[in-house]
Amino acid sequence: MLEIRLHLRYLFELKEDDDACKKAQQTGAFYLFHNLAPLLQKSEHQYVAPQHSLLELERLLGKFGQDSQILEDSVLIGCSEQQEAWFALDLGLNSSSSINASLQKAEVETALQGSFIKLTKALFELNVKDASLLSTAQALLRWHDAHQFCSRSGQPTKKNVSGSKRVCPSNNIIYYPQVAPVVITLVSDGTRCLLVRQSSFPKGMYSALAGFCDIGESLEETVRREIAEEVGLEVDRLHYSASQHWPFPHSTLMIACHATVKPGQTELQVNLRELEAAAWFSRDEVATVLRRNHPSNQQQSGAVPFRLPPKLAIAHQLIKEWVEKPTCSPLPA
Ligand SMILES: NC(=O)c1ccc[n+]([C@@H]2O[C@H](COP(=O)([O-])OP(=O)(O)OC[C@H]3O[C@@H](n4cnc5c(N)ncnc54)[C@H](O)[C@@H]3O)[C@@H](O)[C@H]2O)c1
Ligand SMILES: [Mg+2]
Repeated sequence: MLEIRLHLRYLFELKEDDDACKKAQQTGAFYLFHNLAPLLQKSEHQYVAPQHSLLELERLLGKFGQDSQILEDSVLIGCSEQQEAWFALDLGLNSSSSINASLQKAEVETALQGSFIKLTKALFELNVKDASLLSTAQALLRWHDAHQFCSRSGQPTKKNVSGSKRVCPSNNIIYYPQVAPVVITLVSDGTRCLLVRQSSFPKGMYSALAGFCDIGESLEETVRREIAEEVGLEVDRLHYSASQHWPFPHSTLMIACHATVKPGQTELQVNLRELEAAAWFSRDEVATVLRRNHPSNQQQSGAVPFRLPPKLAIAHQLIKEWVEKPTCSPLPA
């Protein structure tokens, strides 16, 4: 317990103190990206994210005739319980501190014996720790790339060493990385749950209902509005389940809830501008698909009526929770 507290304190110090963070880079580990795609190596059926030391990076940059100024673009993404700091660096983006410093993708891939692969493609083939670190890293790198100028003065902003903020030197406005809150709700009428699909989903996949919070809304208001907007139902009861950082389409905080509607009020009015389809599914139907979703059962014969989101997605956890704990008592909304 004490160790956990210590490493979180250490992380806080690195975010705030530029000198401490620079020192941590000397012994830290770096994850590399190229235009927001992480460097990965294939190992059996999984992708692995290799780590590199500062020395290895300096050698790599030297090999390609680059100075080490690009290292100033690296961002702190976490640290181990043993206080080894982890950083991410994008070798393909041209930030203000590294004009013309971007490296050729194919040459770096050969030198590092890996490939830069889009996170949308690789996320579900990573272990939980790498998936979480790379999602954080991509979100932070993307935010820095998109916030290089002050929106008030138009002047270049300067990142601190850890990348926890950017400051405009001309007016001292501080910019912090943005997260967009999204609620994701599994609606139930007591015996069935509501699953929906958007045309952008992979073929056959159904998920829980999601929507961005509007400015000024509480989570409860967002849940009520999204459910009314997308399927025309009125929420009776609602309770919080869990949350997850989600990197697509950019940095969102998914806040997962269970909601119930009254048994007599289940007629769907599907908003076809938002959704391609929405339907009620029984617990048995969902349980069967969940079992089939498991990689070890995918060879099983028999048609699967629909698919559910992968295990890593909070939508999957929410659906699994509903199947396994049907009678958890909801709180009034
Ligand atoms: N991790 C999971 O299990 C899981 C499951 C489902 C959805 N999601 C994520 O939830 C998010 C929202 O779902 P949705 O598409 O149904 O939302 P939604 O119903 O709010 O519809 C999306 C629309 O909202 C608007 N919008 C408002 N604020 C926005 C903002 N800050 N950023 C982008 N668009 C904004 C845009 O017009 C956009 O087209 C998506 O990013 C999706 O990737 C995650
Ligand atoms: Mg939606």
